[in-house]
Amino acid sequence: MPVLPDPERPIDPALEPALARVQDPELHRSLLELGMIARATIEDGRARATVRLTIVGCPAAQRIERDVREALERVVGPGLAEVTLEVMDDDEREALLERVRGRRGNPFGPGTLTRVVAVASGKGGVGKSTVTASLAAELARRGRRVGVVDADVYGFSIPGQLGITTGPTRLDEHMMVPPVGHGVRAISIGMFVGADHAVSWRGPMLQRTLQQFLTDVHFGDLDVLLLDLPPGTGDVAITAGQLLPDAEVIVVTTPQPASSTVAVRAGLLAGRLGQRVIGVVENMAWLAGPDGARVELFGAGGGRRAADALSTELETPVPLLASVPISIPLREGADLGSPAVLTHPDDPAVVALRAVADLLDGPRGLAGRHLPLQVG
Ligand SMILES: Nc1ncnc2c1ncn2[C@@H]1O[C@H](COP(=O)(O)OP(=O)(O)OP(=O)(O)O)[C@@H](O)[C@H]1O
Repeated sequence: MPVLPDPERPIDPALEPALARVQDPELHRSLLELGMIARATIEDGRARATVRLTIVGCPAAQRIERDVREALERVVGPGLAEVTLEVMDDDEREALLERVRGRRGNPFGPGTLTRVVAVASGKGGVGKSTVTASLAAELARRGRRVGVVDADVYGFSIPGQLGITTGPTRLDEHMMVPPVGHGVRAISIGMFVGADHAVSWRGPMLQRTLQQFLTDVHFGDLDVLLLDLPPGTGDVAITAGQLLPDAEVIVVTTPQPASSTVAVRAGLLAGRLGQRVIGVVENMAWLAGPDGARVELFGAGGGRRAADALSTELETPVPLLASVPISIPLREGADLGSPAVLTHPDDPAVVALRAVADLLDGPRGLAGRHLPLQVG
């Protein structure tokens, strides 16, 4: 005799653990938690589930259908699961948005459990975005949940470097879900103005945009959030310091004095805003000649000089984390949207960047955190 689903418990408890692991690929939350599984039953050894999607023509429909079917099959066996897709009515959709909005506000502010790392430089073109995209792709490759906020308004290149060609998906007039490239959830001003449009926004607008990126973009739970700052010590860096006081900062420079001197200024600003400068990355440190000898195209010593100056000024050790050589695979990967950390594991530049990723891969220390301590 067929077993009718209990209206109070339309999800068979035997299927619940498997279904709990299926996530919405855009919202990064369990379908169960989001209320998207309307029912899931086992009758005569066959599993049947009804999934309610948020919108008609949901781009993730096929994937959701497959993921749910595979989850059910793990319980009842291959070929014994059936998934029906339906679309939510307005009330259900509103309820889902409420659940997602439940975590509104800036989830990366004081006390955040996400490791927030801002990548700064004194001047443009030193490879700050390349370092950010490489670290993000490497950490995602290791299975970390990684987000990137591309706040480099004048030189946004994160989407291109991560091979992202689409914009965010809008959930309602406020909330949006970031697109994903190589496992990295990324949002960029470039997604709103188009690659050919120059951005000539003034301070307050930039400030609002960064704030919105942090509050209105649903990243889901993240292990690491990387922030690609514009070069220099402008409004965005100051806003980032205010909105992300727990952020750690990596300063990128080339070996040239012209780059390292201004890099120090960017690091000092971060320090003054209460962020912790965790180290310097020297990029384009040398070019390997045909005989393997190092050609120091941009001179030498900028990374060490910046690290030493920051250590002195901030009165805390700021190490030189890595010297990254000039690398054709790194440059090509950035141009093609296929980061070299994923394709050229033995490239010396990739090896150097992996060492920086090691440092970010793990629970952040409490040092430098703004702890809600009360004295007295
Ligand atoms: N180690 C490297 N070897 C070869 N090319 C590199 C290296 N690092 C960066 N590049 C290339 O240099 C150019 C500038 O890099 P990138 O856009 O990352 O700099 P940036 O500091 O973020 O600049 P901006 O702030 O102006 O956007 C890019 O074309 C990038 O591919």
